[in-house]
Amino acid sequence: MAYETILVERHDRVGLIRLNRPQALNALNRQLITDLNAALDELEQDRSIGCLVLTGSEKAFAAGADIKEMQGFTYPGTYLDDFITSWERLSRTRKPVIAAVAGFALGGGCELAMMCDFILAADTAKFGQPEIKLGVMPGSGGTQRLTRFVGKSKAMEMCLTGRMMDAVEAERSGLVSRIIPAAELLDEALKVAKAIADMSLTVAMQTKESVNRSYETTLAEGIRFERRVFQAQFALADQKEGMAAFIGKRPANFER
Ligand SMILES: CC(C)(O)CC(=O)SCCNC(=O)CCNC(=O)[C@H](O)C(C)(C)COP(=O)(O)OP(=O)(O)OC[C@H]1O[C@@H](n2cnc3c(N)ncnc32)[C@H](O)[C@@H]1OP(=O)(O)O
Repeated sequence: MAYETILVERHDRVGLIRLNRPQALNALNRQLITDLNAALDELEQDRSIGCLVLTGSEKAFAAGADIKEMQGFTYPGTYLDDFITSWERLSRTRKPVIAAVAGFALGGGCELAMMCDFILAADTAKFGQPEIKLGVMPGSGGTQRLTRFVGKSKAMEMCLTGRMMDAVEAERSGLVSRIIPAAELLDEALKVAKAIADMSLTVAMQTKESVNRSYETTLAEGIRFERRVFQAQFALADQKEGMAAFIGKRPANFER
């Protein structure tokens, strides 16, 4: 399917979504979020896809919500339309999603990257929540997710001053999993995504669900959840295949 503001490609069981509003540094307007959500629905329904990659351009992953579109919004309109809720679709994606971030990931751009399962950052990446400079605060999870990633002190400083963090600081703080030279970012993200897509899709999705539980529940509840899912995995053909493949010294061929 063709979209107005994003490009969707399929690479050997990996779904690649590129944000594509270069004239506005991939600023996130209604059309882009509508397109992104439709692409996520499309790729989630496609059983041949085992992992997604979300990326932007060399200069910007996304420079945040479209300020030109938002400027005229009112309080009743924002409250009644609740436009920001539609942004959360990405965080409900059940298949694993990698953010491949080069250049600016600011405001809603940083928030989208944090909704992914992990972030691979180019050495050019810059992260920030500069909303306060516009007279508002982060509205799509920035105050909550950034705090969980980097801790209260750094999140508070970034949200209160709007300062940007470079890739080295982002890696040191736990916001990104790895830094990759910009020219290699997409190839590396697709390689990692393919490795995930080659695993059992059921187990990868359950693993994602279980890791995410750790953010939402107590340790004891989370461990109970993990144990129940782990036990249930012995009912999967993929468990039989994965362990037989190890013992037979051959690659596993998981169900698709
Ligand atoms: C989601 C919420 C609820 O949390 C809210 C938000 O996300 S609010 C938005 C937060 N983001 C920002 O405040 C970043 C705004 N952009 C910038 O500060 C700068 O553009 C920059 C530092 C990212 C890059 O600067 P520079 O290289 O000098 O490029 P520019 O000339 O500024 O930009 C090029 C072009 O893109 C347009 N642009 C950039 N960001 C946005 C945006 N967020 N919304 C709309 N348009 C944006 C910019 O206006 C330029 O366009 P033209 O003026 O040339 O037409």
